[in-house]
Amino acid sequence: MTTHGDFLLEAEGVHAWYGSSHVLHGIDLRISRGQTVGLLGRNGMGKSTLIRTLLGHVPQRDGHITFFGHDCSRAKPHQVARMGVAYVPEGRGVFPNLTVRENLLMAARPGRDGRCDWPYERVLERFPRLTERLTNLGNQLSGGEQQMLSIGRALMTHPDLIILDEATEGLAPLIVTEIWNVITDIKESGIATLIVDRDFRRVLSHSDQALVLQKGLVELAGPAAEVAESPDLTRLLGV
Ligand SMILES: Nc1ncnc2c1ncn2[C@@H]1O[C@H](COP(=O)(O)OP(=O)(O)OP(=O)(O)O)[C@@H](O)[C@H]1O
Repeated sequence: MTTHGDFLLEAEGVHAWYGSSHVLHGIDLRISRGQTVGLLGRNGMGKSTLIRTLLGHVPQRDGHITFFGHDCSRAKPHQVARMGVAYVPEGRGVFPNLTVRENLLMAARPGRDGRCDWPYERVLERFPRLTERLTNLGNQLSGGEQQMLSIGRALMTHPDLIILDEATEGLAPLIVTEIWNVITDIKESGIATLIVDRDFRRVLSHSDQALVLQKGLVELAGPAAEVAESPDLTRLLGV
């Protein structure tokens, strides 16, 4: 596989299985530095599996995956994380028995090139609600606060790429809007994002590139504005 220096992530011919169930059938995906990529598709089409495969969480996989030109096709999740990839999982992944402060501080580490542009103070400034809740435990937070904390934790690892899987799921409209504002800020600070969200219009309006999965294959891909205009989009999303 040829690697091009400007790509942060290159995935080519990615397959994944759960036992005998073949879920991804050869997916290609490239993400450049600072780019926002939207990943769309109906329920069960393989979005979370693709993310989990890229992150090294699905052991039965095949294909080529590189981060910054380093082969991560067989990498373990902690090795992928060290490449500068942060994951905000569906269900949020905050530590329920640690305080907000502890959750944030234990995530903190400088970026791959020593970058430290999202220190604790800046994260608290961006999420004032967390500042008010610093001594509360993770499990005492509302869903929206947990989501902010999860994104705050991701920022404190100074990643080059943040992967957000259903970050707005089940949250009130005002909080959802706030999360999208945060996503805009993340993009403006030069961090690439891969976003899965049910609100395909918002995904497309926030993304540079988009791809739509259908049964573990990429059925539609390109600049988000073109994907948004595609006559196939509503059929593929079942809307
Ligand atoms: N841990 C697992 N074990 C077995 N099969 C799984 C597992 N996780 C997902 N699947 C199956 O893999 C297929 C793809 O699921 P996946 O969760 O990747 O889809 P998705 O596009 O993210 O959909 P959703 O929005 O519902 O999460 C589905 O048929 C699902 O039932």
